[in-house]
Amino acid sequence: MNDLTLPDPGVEHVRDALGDAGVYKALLESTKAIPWKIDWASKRFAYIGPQIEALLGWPQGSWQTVEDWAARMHPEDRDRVVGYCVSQSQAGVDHEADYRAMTRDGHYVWIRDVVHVVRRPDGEVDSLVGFMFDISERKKAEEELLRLHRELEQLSMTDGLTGIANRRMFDLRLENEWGEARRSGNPLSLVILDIDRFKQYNDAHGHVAGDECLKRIAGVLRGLAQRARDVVARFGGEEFILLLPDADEDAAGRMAAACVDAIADLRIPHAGAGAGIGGFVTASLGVGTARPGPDAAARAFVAAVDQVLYAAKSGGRNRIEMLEQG
Ligand SMILES: Nc1nc2c(ncn2[C@@H]2O[C@H](COP(=O)(O)OP(=O)(O)OP(=O)(O)O)[C@@H](O)[C@H]2O)c(=O)[nH]1
Repeated sequence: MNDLTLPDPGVEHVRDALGDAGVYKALLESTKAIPWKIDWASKRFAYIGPQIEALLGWPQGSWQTVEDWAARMHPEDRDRVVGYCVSQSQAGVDHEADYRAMTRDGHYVWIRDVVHVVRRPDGEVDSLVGFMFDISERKKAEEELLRLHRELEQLSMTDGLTGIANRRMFDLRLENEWGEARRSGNPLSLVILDIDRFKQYNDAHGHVAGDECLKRIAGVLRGLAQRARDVVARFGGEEFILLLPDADEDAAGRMAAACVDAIADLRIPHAGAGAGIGGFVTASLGVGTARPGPDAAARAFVAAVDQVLYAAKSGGRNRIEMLEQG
């Protein structure tokens, strides 16, 4: 048997029940989605569900033409949405668009308009029919998700204890500035700073005081490196790094000296063994300036400045060592 069409008793049953157009109308007007129809030739609303008034405040009868629809759209969305919907409709393509519709009292509601293009038998567009959905709640959830995402991104770039940039952020910014220095030929400097005898500080004052000391030092360093592209990062436990774009040897040396002075001004007592002069917290610093050529690697430069810091430590601490130019 070739004819696989089966009789469907259910269809007749449904037609009987909904035979009256009024039933369809009642159904359409009881949904949360708002139905509408626009006559394409005149660009006038042939119909819009009365629910529109509850949602936006504009009475059903005030929706006369597509101009009313466009005028009640957020100005930032208007050109994009109207342009898109007109071009899709002209091409006879079903489509949907999200936009902010203005309420009668001047607020905005996020709407998703889902549009079906009805064509005549000759293929010409006859009308548009669609539903408007209130998607404010969904948009609010999306925006909240975006905010959380940004916050997470921020957290993943920040040192949890001190609030300054972390190593990851430093690495990204260094890569960026290294490329910039290579292009521009401008110098780029680093200051690496390591607190002296910090193990003994913790031993003498406790870990909580140690944390507080790190926070205070991070605070003064951040206050010193103020130019827009400067980066102050926590490089390791008690090690900080300053990335100073467009700073030559003199500028970097002055910055390092300012760091030493600012830490001395904090006058944080250090009761541990081997503490610096006067029994206050001090630091050792390595400073370097690079003018990167085409083959120079940022990583090697950081390692070289770290070596200079090591020399400052082995030279007695509480001092600044500068990288030799070569
Ligand atoms: N309180 C506190 N201590 C930390 C933190 N991170 C690292 N440290 C401590 O910093 C100390 C670093 O010790 P070392 O690397 O031996 O260096 P140092 O004692 O500062 O000695 P020098 O650098 O040679 O002067 C260790 O005792 C770590 O426990 C932190 O977040 N909080």
